[in-house]
Amino acid sequence: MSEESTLFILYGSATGNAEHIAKDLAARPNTYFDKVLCFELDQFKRKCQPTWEKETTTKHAVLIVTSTTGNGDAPENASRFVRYIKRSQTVDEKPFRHVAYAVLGLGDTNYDQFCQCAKVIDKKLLELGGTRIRPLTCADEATGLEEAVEPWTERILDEIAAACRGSNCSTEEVKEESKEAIQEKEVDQTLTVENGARELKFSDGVATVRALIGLENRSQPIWIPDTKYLPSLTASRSCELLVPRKESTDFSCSDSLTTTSSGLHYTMKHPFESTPLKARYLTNTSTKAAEEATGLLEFTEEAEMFSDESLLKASKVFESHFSLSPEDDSCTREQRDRNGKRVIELSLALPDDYTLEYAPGDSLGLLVENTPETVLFVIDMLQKNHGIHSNQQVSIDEGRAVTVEEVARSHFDLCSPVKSKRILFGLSQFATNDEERVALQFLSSKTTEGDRIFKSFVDEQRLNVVDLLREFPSTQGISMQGLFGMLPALPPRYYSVCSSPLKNSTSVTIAFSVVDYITPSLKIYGRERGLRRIGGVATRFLETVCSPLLCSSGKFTSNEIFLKIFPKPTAEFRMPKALSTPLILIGPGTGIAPFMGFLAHRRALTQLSEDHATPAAQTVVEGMWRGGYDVREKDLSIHSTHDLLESIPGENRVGSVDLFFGCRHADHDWLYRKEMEYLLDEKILSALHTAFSRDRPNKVYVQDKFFEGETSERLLSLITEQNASIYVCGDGNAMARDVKDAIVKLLSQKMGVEDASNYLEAMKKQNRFVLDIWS
Ligand SMILES: Cc1cc2nc3c(=O)[nH]c(=O)nc-3n(C[C@H](O)[C@H](O)[C@H](O)COP(=O)(O)O)c2cc1C
Repeated sequence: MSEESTLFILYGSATGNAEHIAKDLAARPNTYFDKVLCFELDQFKRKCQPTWEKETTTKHAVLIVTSTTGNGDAPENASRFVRYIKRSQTVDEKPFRHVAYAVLGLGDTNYDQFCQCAKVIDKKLLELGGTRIRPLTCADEATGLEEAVEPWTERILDEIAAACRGSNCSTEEVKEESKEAIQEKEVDQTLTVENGARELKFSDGVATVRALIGLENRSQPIWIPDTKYLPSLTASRSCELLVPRKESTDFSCSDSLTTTSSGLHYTMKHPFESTPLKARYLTNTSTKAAEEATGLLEFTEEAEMFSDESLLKASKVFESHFSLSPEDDSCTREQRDRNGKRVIELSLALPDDYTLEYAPGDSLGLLVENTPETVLFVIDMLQKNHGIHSNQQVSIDEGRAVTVEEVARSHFDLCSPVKSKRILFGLSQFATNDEERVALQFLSSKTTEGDRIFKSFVDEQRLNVVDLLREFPSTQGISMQGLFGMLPALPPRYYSVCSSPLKNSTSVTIAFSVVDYITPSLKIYGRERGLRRIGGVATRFLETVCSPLLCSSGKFTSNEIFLKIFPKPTAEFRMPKALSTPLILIGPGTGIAPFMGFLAHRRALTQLSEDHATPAAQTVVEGMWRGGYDVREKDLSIHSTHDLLESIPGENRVGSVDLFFGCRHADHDWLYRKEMEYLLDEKILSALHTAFSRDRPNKVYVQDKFFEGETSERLLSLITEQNASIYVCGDGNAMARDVKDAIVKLLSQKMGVEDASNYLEAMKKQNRFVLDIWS
């Protein structure tokens, strides 16, 4: 073995895929080369040539991974190299005459010039005297890069080693040597780890992984997973730093609304900036925390929002008032149960010109931001390690310029628990500490142990990417492209609408549970690493910013804060067109939300039916949908006037409504109790069936109520004789399955079990059995 043998891995990459693959390859264990250098193709002259000029007798090893961009062009960081190899004087020099090489091209067959850059390099290097050790390999993004990349990276190190060593050494022999060398490396690592002082340097993440593996002896190294068990890396989106002087207008696209035949529409890309008008707890929850939080919120004119610092402080107030920790003796289990169950009803302003339409059953989309804590961490990290400032401009996927702060705040998901092992593997590529790199690779490996430890440490403890950066601090030097390129976009949140546009045309109301819980215990060396308090990014934020409304302090007026919203219509979860259709509504917990919208709508329609002959009703029927007089029939994209007319029946033709509602404790989480009782009085609701699961020793759920007293007989008649429609909404597939089984059981009182199942299936097809379930 040559003492100075060096493997050069060069890459040309526009959005990071080739770079990741090259760096991943460089990090693999190899048995032959003493040194592996990995850099951009454009650095070739500076980094390869001086070495090659000194050593003219040895064969130099070069592996090239390059993508193609533009229209068959070389990536920016490979363009100088491509120009150099194309020059006629370079051909005369034959600079690759002592070089063994192989090229891996990344491309996409949707482009005409598939892998053009790799093809040029592969061909030119041969003309320039190089020894091609393997024909060009092209990976196609259209079918999945890994198909070609994985076999190539699996074998190429052995092949290039064999080529440099000479033809007398077979690949098999190299592989054998490989194993020995890996063992040697592991012994080396053992020796370094044996040093007691080193043990103290384990980061929290490494210590946890080691403890969960069961490595009691500090000299035992973490087992290095075979590369075949590791995920492959592909950047999902690019994020390029722009030259500072570029103005955002250079890139900006029009922010105008989308126009359709039925008028203007707000969408995820073009949301409406709404102001919260009213908020209240639907649960029996104290407003003391909201009062205290209100005192802490400070509005900043510049951001048109409360300051990050004040939001952070205010959000902590909720944590201290609503204890969830089982270790907190001041709270009983039942109190914690209630603290963790807070449901808020929030009304938001709609545009004055009626351009945001919705119907009961629809959802409202809300654009959220990452928590101030995670945003500030990432901004600080990029500044410290790369000198990147929060107001510098970047372009995502070559789109319009946005600031680094905006990107960290609202473009990529920093807060969701990490589900993808790709992210752990991505971080491992940036770890400068060996133990951290191996621990992260171990966590990301698709092995039984890797899966087990990932589940208990990352998944159950709900670690997000910022948590991981803290657990494995040597990864904090990660590049901005490296970090953002592997993160998913921040998804909008959707909430069922619980109001009717017929009742109130200027606002829309949603109801949601505040996500707030504690992770399971995880004891490591006697230290509690679990019991982490996790708050929903959107719902905890909404609870905090709406504090002044929750406690009706009056301090907070409209126009002060904006929430970006857009409608998400549903095709299926619609009320039947005819008012005469009886309804059976089953909505435990916040599953009740859309049904409050249905009931408000039904009430408005019933009133219209009573006043049908009056001029006011005529106005409604002729076009007033949201209550405004300036909306014409053509503007009504969701429901036409014709639908509305159909909904208004003649006398005595309003169908019955049976509502099934369930919760844990009647005194705490019976949402909309007063409203339900009022609707019963008004005969909009024909029957109310409630199930409180934790008020009695025996748990009772909504489906149990089907079989109480005369209910089963009533339901059977409604379903099989009066053509009733059944709607189920709520949290959890188990609930939906149990309700479905109970309906089949109910129907089988009248027909065989098989016929009952078929009957329900037929109802589903006719849109008479409709589900809206989330988990
Ligand atoms: C703007 C753009 C232009 C591209 N042009 C080509 C092309 O001409 N030929 C090709 O084979 N692939 C083309 N691709 C596909 C890329 O080569 C492929 O996505 C590759 O995985 C990117 O690797 P990188 O992240 O290392 O740049 C193009 C991709 C983009 C985004």
